[in-house]
Amino acid sequence: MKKIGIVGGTGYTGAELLRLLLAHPEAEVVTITSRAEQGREVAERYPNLRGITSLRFDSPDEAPLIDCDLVFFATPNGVAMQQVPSLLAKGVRVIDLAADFRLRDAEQWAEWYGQPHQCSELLASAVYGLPEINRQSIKRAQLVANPGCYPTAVQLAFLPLIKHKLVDLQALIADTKSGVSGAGRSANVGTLLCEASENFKAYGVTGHRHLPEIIQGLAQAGQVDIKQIALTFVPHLTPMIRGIHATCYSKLTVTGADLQEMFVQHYLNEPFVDVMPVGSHPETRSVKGSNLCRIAVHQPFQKDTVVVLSVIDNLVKGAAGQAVQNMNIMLGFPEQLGLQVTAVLP
Ligand SMILES: NC(=O)C1=CN([C@@H]2O[C@H](COP(=O)(O)OP(=O)(O)OC[C@H]3O[C@@H](n4cnc5c(N)ncnc54)[C@H](OP(=O)(O)O)[C@@H]3O)[C@@H](O)[C@H]2O)C=CC1
Ligand SMILES: CC(=O)N[C@@H](CCC(=O)OP(=O)(O)O)C(=O)O
Repeated sequence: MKKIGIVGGTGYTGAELLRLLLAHPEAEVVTITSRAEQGREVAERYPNLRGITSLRFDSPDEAPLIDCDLVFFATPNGVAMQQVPSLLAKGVRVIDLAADFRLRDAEQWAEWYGQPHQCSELLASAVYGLPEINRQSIKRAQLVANPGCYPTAVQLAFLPLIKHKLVDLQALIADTKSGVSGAGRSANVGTLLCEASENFKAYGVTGHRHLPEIIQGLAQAGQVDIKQIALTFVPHLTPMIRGIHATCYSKLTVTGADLQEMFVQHYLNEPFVDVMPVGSHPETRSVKGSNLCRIAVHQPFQKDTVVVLSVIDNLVKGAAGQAVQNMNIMLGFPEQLGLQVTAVLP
């Protein structure tokens, strides 16, 4: 059994991590933190865990994090970077679900996240935790930056097209929709029932912080400079609790390619990417609670526009599930261990 710590256990991603890890046969959660709820029983906060765990929330300052083999940070941006250097120095491996270590450029990070980076020296060795592109580096990593939810759905949609150099990198569009749990559990007017239900809106059109993250990943996949990628990324808030739907468009630069076969081959050995049959329209509910990304590729009227539909559960493949997938890879467990959860319908 490996000893696991979770910092930020009262948020949606922390709770989802705990749900998955309590069912994991090789991981034992030895500490889970909350400043607001320290001392309180976890099962009191999360009634679905009653009878399954006797853990209580620890204060992040007193939690035995240095006794852990691996610690997850499920905290707001800017928190993990204050504690990660000392944990790494003690040999504790870390997976950060926030964005602290996702961008390689500290100046760019400061610009998008509105605060200076406090340990920019770690950015070069942090591994971006999208297993479908970085599996080998994740195995050896001490510090993994778990991708954002939109970046996961969008990169998995564009990756095969970009790796095979089939599309115009200057004409990428990602039209994305997220459920409200993507905004976290903290009180916020925009996520109140009366504001978010029976409503649908775009936000961040002139620049969302996931834009540089997606561009960085796509540039790596295409082995090009980030300046060669032009992406229009428009997120929307949609009145559901979980789920991301990304509709990704580009212009084909070649004719006659069998896109369906290319996607199938590209993801053939990926346990958590399901390429659906020709003509499919993946639904967010088909991945709810599971670590899957379901993808369908379309070429309407066989013209030069390609449309890729990609769905994930923002809290699972978009956060906690992907983090457990990364943990499995880092600790040498089978990648699907503890993650063979089927989506819940309806
Ligand atoms: N929600 C989603 O779909 C996704 C979220 N993420 C990222 O994952 C991270 C967590 O998200 P989410 O669970 O939604 O966030 P929440 O806002 O729901 O939860 C944040 C958690 O962090 C704790 N926390 C806050 N400040 C501190 C601090 N200074 N020190 C220690 N603990 C702190 C909070 O508990 P307390 O205040 O009691 O200590 C709480 O448990 C964020 O960075 C988010 O951007 C990534 C992908 C998807
Ligand atoms: C619906 C909603 O508000 N979603 C969040 C994205 C959640 C996420 O993945 O954010 P991090 O990059 O911070 O980890 C947003 O747009 O800010």
